Amino acid sequence: MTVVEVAHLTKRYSERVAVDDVSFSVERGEIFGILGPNGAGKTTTVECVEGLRSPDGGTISVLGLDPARDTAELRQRLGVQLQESELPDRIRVGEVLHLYASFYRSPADPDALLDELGLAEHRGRAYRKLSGGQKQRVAIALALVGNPEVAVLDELSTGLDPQARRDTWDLIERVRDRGVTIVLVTHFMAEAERLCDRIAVFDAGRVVAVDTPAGLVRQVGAEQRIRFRPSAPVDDAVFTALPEVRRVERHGGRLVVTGTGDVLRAVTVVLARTGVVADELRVEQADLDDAFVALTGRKGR
Ligand SMILES: Nc1ncnc2c1ncn2[C@@H]1O[C@H](COP(=O)(O)OP(=O)(O)OP(=O)(O)O)[C@@H](O)[C@H]1O
Repeated sequence: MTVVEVAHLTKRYSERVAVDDVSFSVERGEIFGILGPNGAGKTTTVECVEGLRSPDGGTISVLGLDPARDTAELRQRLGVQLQESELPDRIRVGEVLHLYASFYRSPADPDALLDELGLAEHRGRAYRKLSGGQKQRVAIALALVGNPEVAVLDELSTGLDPQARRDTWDLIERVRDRGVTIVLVTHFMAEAERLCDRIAVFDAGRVVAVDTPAGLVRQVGAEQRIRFRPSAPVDDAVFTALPEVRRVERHGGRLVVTGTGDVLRAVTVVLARTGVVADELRVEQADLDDAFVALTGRKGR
């Protein structure tokens, strides 16, 4: 079931076209990534989805609602990650959760949510005294306190250290496992690859591809390199005859077979058939980073 449908969205800031004919849909229960470099139009797009900006063209439907018209109803059902600056300085963690819970028709239990997000021990602490990772968890808690069906999280892990980032990722997976559909805006490849079921790759205001992380890698035909030391002499032709293989190189006693698609499987099958064992086998897998560079011509982060 589709919960967010964006069709031909266009948004301009005076003469600048920030979002140019963007279309994608988000299915219930998935983590949907919006990935792209700075200025690609990601935030503008999700602000239109949240009803914070009105589109200049195209249509948006969120849970069957029009964000520009049904804003009050949407507030109740769509969770939005707030920017830090929007919280009063001295407010305590428990207070802010209870305050925000009071804005909703059927909120989550704030204390249970604090427990679940590992914030229970910080309930009485002033928000501004929390670490970056703890503040991020509060922001996620606030996005969830209304018991939303869909949550939009923008730049989830910016500024977090690697451990806090991984903790946040675990947390997002638990939220998804509770049945919340998540739209995740990010420019971190590793985050998108780890978390997202599907990704819309944005570049210069346009969607250049929508697919699973593995599908994006396949779409660009990104290459994989398989390195190994054959246990017995083997001809290059054994590999070059495979449709998946693009080239074969030799470095001393090692072979490097480069190819696309399921090249690893093709090579291992042919090795098994010839009775050769691949010692010291290493596979350099193309990843989302390679796909991103191929799709946008830019280096990812
Ligand atoms: N309020 C605004 N007024 C004018 N131009 C804007 C405004 N907000 C964004 N822009 C411009 O619109 C384009 C898209 O910006 P947007 O913030 O949507 O991109 P983004 O992909 O979210 O980037 P980032 O990752 O840097 O947040 C950029 O060129 C940006 O400079």
